[in-house]
Amino acid sequence: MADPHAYDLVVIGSGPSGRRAAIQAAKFGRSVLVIDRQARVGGVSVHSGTIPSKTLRETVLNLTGWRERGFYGMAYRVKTDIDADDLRARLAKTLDYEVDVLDHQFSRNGVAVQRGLAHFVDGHRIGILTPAGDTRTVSADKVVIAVGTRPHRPAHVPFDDSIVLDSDGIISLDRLPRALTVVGGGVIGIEYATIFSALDVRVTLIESRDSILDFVDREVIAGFMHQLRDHGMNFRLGTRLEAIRIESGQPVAMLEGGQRVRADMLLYTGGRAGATDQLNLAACGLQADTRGRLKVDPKTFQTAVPHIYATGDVIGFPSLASTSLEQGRIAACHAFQQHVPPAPEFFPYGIYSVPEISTVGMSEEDARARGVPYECGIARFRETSRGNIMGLRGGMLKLVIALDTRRLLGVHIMGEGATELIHIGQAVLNLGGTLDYFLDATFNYPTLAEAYKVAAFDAWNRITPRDTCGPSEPPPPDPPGAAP
Ligand SMILES: Cc1cc2nc3c(=O)[nH]c(=O)nc-3n(C[C@H](O)[C@H](O)[C@H](O)COP(=O)(O)OP(=O)(O)OC[C@H]3O[C@@H](n4cnc5c(N)ncnc54)[C@H](O)[C@@H]3O)c2cc1C
Ligand SMILES: NC(=O)c1ccc[n+]([C@@H]2O[C@H](COP(=O)([O-])OP(=O)(O)OC[C@H]3O[C@@H](n4cnc5c(N)ncnc54)[C@H](O)[C@@H]3O)[C@@H](O)[C@H]2O)c1
Repeated sequence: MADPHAYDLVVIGSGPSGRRAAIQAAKFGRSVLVIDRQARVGGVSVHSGTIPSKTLRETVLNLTGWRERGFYGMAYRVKTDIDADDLRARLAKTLDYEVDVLDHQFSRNGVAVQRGLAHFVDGHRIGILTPAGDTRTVSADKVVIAVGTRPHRPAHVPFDDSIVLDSDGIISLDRLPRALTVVGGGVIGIEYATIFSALDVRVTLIESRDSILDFVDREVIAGFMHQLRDHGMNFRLGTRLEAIRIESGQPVAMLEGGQRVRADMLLYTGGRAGATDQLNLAACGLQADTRGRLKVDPKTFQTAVPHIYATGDVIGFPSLASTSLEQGRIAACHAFQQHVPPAPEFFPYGIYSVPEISTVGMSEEDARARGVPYECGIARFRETSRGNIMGLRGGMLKLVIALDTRRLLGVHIMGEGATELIHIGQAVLNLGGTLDYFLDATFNYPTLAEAYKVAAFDAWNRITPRDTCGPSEPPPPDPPGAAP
């Protein structure tokens, strides 16, 4: 009789990359076991990362009436006195539903799930310490390590999950602060800082670099920071957090140079580390780097041990749920000798701050650094009828275009709907499209997507000599009553 503990694939971790690898392998008819130490499947993505933070954001935007303030003024609120219970109520419902969908996906695809902490016994055997305290061992032909990351908790930060928290703690707050210090201007820090600022919490953001979100076009970031400052957010850039003191029950951030920042709560988002420390990697011949991450072949996601793959945040950049899903699929396809087309060259980044930002392809700075002759076109959302109807005052879309070929090089959007709108640019970019696509295409009207056309005309006007007749000069409309 076949060994009931032997699987074609064992996946450690049920986050986006593990889940996708497991289901893809099951679709190939393989026997698959997913192991996760958490009580419920879904990983960091569902329980402490992507989904909770986006749910909190949506709740805050709805309850504060943020999207309507362009018309009704900054004092407008859908609900006065928003408290932590208001935020938590929607969170629990959303997460339950996500877990339910995943459980169903696993069961209908025949993927077995075992709760417990996994560790390698050798290259093909994995021990599982179950919540009951037993250890069982399973064996696998192939293994996917999809264990993700956890917040980096430096020793000098006195975390107490009450007034000094990391991004795991912030989602289960039992009260809202009046003032919040956020340490770290990466994506997590910026998202939470702006979400709390939208709640009218007084936020100070501390970042050791001179700027935030370095991978985003600088003009977009300048507009973004202007909006945040205008709403009262305070930035302390180019300065490191050295220590945190608790004074009268409040965290005081001590910065290099002697500055002090006092608040009711402090959120530390100074990076994350791979969750590989309990895997006993030495038993399978692997070693993680100093931040717990594993090295892989970027095309196949194989580690140095060819039948062991690693996917998702544990391999580092770009550390997105979106890219993790694809990595899991590619690893499963490679492991079971199925063809995988190469990944498209460009993938988008969505930053769910308030306002949101999304970007794909080259920024203006990238084009300049690579010596590519380029021109830009910019549209403000308020220039579109839809933006006007929605009462949008901020928001912009920027195209970066190659001067010699008119090829689209990059799209950068800040404002309402940015993370959805970016996919138009992504498609044109990956299909090798040019400025002319936007000039010639007909867009629904009124939409924010029209901003692509406005930005394209702006670029065309800059590129084209003044005496050329072209798309910036549409024919005059027919007079009323003219014959068709
Ligand atoms: C606050 C926050 C917001 C984010 N927002 C976004 C966003 O908006 N968009 C986006 O694309 N990405 C976002 N991300 C990133 C996204 O969550 C990650 O890229 C994604 O979750 C990584 O997936 P993964 O497959 O590596 O697994 P993870 O989701 O990291 O899950 C790993 C799982 O492995 C389990 N595990 C670990 N060790 C073991 C072990 N030894 N045995 C058994 N199980 C183990 C863990 O319990 C966990 O369930 C966000 C992240 C954070 C923290
Ligand atoms: N919308 C999204 O796609 C999304 C959202 C959240 C997180 N994520 C992913 O999660 C990952 C982790 O994000 P993160 O923001 O925790 O990490 P990060 O490494 O991107 O940013 C950490 C920031 O903290 C700063 N910092 C560290 N120590 C400091 C100190 N002592 N004083 C002042 N500043 C300090 C660093 O300079 C850095 O800018 C990212 O790679 C990101 O891709 C993605």
